[in-house]
Order: sequence, then structure tokens, then C-alpha cells
Amino acid sequence: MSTPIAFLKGHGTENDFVIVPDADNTIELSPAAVAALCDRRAGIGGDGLLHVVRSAAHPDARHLAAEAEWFMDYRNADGSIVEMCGNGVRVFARYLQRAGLVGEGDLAVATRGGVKRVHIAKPATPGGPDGDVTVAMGKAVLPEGDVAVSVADRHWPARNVNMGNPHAVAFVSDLAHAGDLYSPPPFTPATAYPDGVNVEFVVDRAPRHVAMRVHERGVGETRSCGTGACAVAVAAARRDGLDPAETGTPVTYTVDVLGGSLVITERPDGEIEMTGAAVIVAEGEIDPEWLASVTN
Ligand SMILES: N[C@@H](CCC[C@H](N)C(=O)O)C(=O)O
Repeated sequence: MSTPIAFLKGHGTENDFVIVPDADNTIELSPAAVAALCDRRAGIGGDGLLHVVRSAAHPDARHLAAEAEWFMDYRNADGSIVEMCGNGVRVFARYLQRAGLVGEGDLAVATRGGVKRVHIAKPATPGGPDGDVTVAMGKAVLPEGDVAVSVADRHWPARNVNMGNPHAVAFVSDLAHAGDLYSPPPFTPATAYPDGVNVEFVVDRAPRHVAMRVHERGVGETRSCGTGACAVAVAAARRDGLDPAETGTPVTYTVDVLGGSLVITERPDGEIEMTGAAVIVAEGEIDPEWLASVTN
């Protein structure tokens, strides 16, 4: 009998993750293994997987070890390795805190999108519910060029926003127009996103308050996407004529997602902060024989 593999399950505004603690990077997580673990019927289920590794023990993060002890080796539910996951970083920080590996307050997390600074707030009342987790997401890049997305016979212009990973943000009159989002919404020009894209559909709720649905690359429709919410806040601000770099004043948007709300602030230096809930809901053991059987 081989040794069971510990896992936890967590979510950030219902963007949910299988968490696999593996400080010394000894667990082989092939794309097939990740996809099996994230399968909602035959596996544990999740939009993605957070492999928790010491930066010094992972070839993709060794160069960041002096700045951040822990590396978020993030995988999409289909097993693909991508640059960044905003909700994932917040849930990753909650796991580290819960495991006693860090305390409340500030910490740094290494990701493939660079080192992210995270703040774990204290509970509002001693012993009360966990405080929110804030992550400094870096700056948005808004590449030039027209992009459009479509669902069935509806087409919308989209804002191209890169948050370390690619997003196409379309403002629509009704979130239902995004349809069932079972498959990735087609985009034009076909060359715009050679590695695929996350697509956000957005409606206004009130001044500086929007709501979105998202189709995530490598996943499908999810109930929240942190990088997507940041991309949406920046696209909405520019659409509304607001650019903190020009006015010197931070701009804050509330972005409602299907699983809750995220608060996004863009600062005059371009840095974007995202705040919201991050929750660990369960922990258990993966049967290594099952994992071996689905991996081979
Ligand atoms: N849910 C994430 C984004 C995860 C990565 C994305 N699917 C991609 O392929 O870029 C978030 O909270 O940012």
C-alpha cells in the first residue's frame, strides 16, 4: 500500500480548488492526474488545483525563493499550466495560514506571474469568521487592437486586458445573452489569442459596480475569476473615462460574480488590489492507487 496523499478543498467567491500540500515537490501531478482530481463526478472536483510547494524546491520558482518561501504551482481543471490565478492566490494564502505556515498580515507568494503580495485580514471580531484576503495583482496591460467575441448570433466588441493571463471583456445588456457557456466563446481576429483566452461578459449594476459571468480558459464557466474581475474593473474604468494614472486618484469597482463579490482598486501607479473571501471547506486523503490508475 502506498501512502495516501493529503488534500484540502477551498474556494474564493466559489472559484473552487483542490489544494495539494507538497512542500518538497515530491508528488508527480501530470495533466491527467490534475484533470482527474478536478473532475466533479469521478474526482474531488474543482476549477483548478493549487500545488503548494516551497519555491526553493520547484524549478519554475527557485529564482523567487529569496522573495517568497511558497510557490503556487497553479493548474487549470483540464491540467494545463497557466500564468496566474487571482482567487487561487487568496485561497493559497488561506491554506498557509490555516496550516500554521504563516500568520495573519502580509506575506509574499511566488507564482508563474511573479511574486504577489498578499494581506490576510484579522477576523472583524476575535474568534469570528475569517477576515478577507487581499492580493496585489500587479498592473493591467491593455494591448491595442480590436477584438470581438460572440455567442450564437450575438457579437460584441471586447477589451483586450492582460492580467498576467489573457482576458477579453465584453459589455453586454443582459448576462443571459452569454448563454450556457458550455464551450469557449469564439473570438475574432482568430489570431488574437494564440494560447486561448478567458472571456468576461459584463453588465452595469450602479456607478462603479458591475456584474460579470466568465468562461475560463481550460475550465469552462466558473462562479468567479479573480484575474477576470480585475480585467473587468480596468475595462469598466477606461470605458467610464477613469484612469488613476491621469487623475492621481485610486479607482474602486465592486465586481459581482456568481459566487459573491470582489472589490478591485486600481492605484495611480497602476497596481491593482483585489479583496474578497477565501475559505477552506474540507480536508482529506487521496487514494494513491486510484490516482495512479487514472494517471496511467
Ligand atoms: N480562476 C482564476 C484564473 C485561472 C486561470 C485561467 N483559467 C487561465 O487559463 O488564464 C482567477 O481567479 O484568476
